[in-house]
Parts: sequence; structure tokens; C-alpha cells
Amino acid sequence: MSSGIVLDDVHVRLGDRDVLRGVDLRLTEHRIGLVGANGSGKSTLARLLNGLVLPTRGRVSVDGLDTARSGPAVRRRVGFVFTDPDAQILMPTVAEDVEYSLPRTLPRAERARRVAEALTTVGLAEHAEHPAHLLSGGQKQLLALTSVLVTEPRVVVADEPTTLLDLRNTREIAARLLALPQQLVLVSHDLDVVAGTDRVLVVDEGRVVADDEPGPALDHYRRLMS
Ligand SMILES: Nc1ncnc2c1ncn2[C@@H]1O[C@H](COP(=O)(O)OP(=O)(O)OP(=O)(O)O)[C@@H](O)[C@H]1O
Repeated sequence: MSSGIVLDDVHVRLGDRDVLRGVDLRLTEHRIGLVGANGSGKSTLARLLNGLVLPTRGRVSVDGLDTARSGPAVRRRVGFVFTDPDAQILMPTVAEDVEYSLPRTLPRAERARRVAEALTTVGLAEHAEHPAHLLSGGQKQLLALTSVLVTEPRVVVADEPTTLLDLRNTREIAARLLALPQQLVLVSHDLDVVAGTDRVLVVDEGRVVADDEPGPALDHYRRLMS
């Protein structure tokens, strides 16, 4: 089975808009940043990677699995962190919320072990029994990340995960995401955060117009926006 994320001549049409127009990519680096103007197509590109959006034309595959044909298997490999953590919090307490992401078929002891490990990884262990809705915005985003990590995905896609956070929480979430052993695809308008990735894609009007190391790619983006 071929490894990595592959996009082959991908077009996405939503309503009467061509949102992505001919995207060819092979994503194998550990950490990949996606930048672009509002409405350029970044979220759509991110959502293609776990089959939340399907190509109108072309093909997306993850480790050889076609997102259009093998959606559930792709989503077990690719976890998704949304901008607003409240949209991802479903259960009353922190530990219950994390456990809710795990299959009911896993033995109870294994579920408890995985939840404890994931909460420790992100530094939330001491909040395990706290009401999830009382966490701060930054802690809620950590909880959303934990609920993704507990499923042991190979890839984490995060769509503007720091947009709603203050500077301190932005730094904390960014540091946690960039330190993950999993492959990371990070959509962000925060160029300081994106500078910590290994490869940056600049999206403009539905196309990838720059694809380089962070320094030159972000220079390209700044020129594009000036
Ligand atoms: N379901 C839809 N139907 C029609 N148009 C859509 C739909 N979803 C998104 N779009 C349009 O597609 C374009 C790209 O949207 P997308 O959310 O991918 O952009 P983005 O680069 O992530 O923007 P932002 O930085 O503002 O989040 C936008 O113009 C948006 O209005």
C-alpha cells in the first residue's frame, strides 16, 4: 500500500463555485502548513484529506485508501481538529468526552488506559473529572485535540485551531501540535505558527501557488497579500 496523502488533479465545485481547481500534491513531510486568503480554499483542501469533502473530479488517497470509497477507514487514519472546540465537545466531563471518541467494542480497561494516556500527553490529566464546558478556551482546544489523539490517528489535520485563542494559548496549542509524532496538516492565518512546519503550501483562488520550505513560501504569501 502506498503511504502518504496523494491528491491527483483534484477539483471541487460547491454550489456554483469552483473552490479547488486542479490540485496535485503528495504530502509525506511530518508537518505541513496551509496558508491563503479568506475564501481561497484552505478549509476545503483540509476537509478533502479525511473525506469530509469529496473531489468533484480527481482523486484523494491516504496510504492508498481512496477517500471517496473508504471514508470510514480514512477517518480512522486522519483525525480532524476544528476551529471551535465547542463544536467537538459532546460529553459532561473531560474524561467522558475523550472516552466518547473510542469504539464501544474496546474493553473498559483499555478505554480507561487510552484516555488517561491521551490526557497526560496534552497536560489535561488533572482536569479529567472536571466539567468540560467550564474549561478555558485554550483547555477546550486541548480537549478537542485529546479526543482526536485518543483514537491513535496516523495524521492530524487542524483547521485554524488557534483562531479563537489568546496569544498564550495559541503558543501552547501550536507547540503541542508541532511536537506531535503524527503527520500534521495545519491550516492557519498565524504565520509565526506556520513557520514551525517543514513545508508550506500557499493556496490562492483554489490553486496551490507556492509549495516550499516555510521561509520562501511565506515570503511568497506576503508578496501576494501586499
Ligand atoms: N457548501 C458550499 N457551497 C458553496 N460555496 C462554498 C461552500 N463551502 C465553501 N464555499 C466557498 O468556497 C470558498 C472556499 O472556502 P474555504 O472555506 O475552503 O476557504 P478558506 O480558505 O478556508 O477561507 P477562510 O480563511 O475564510 O476560512 C469560499 O468562497 C466559500 O464561500
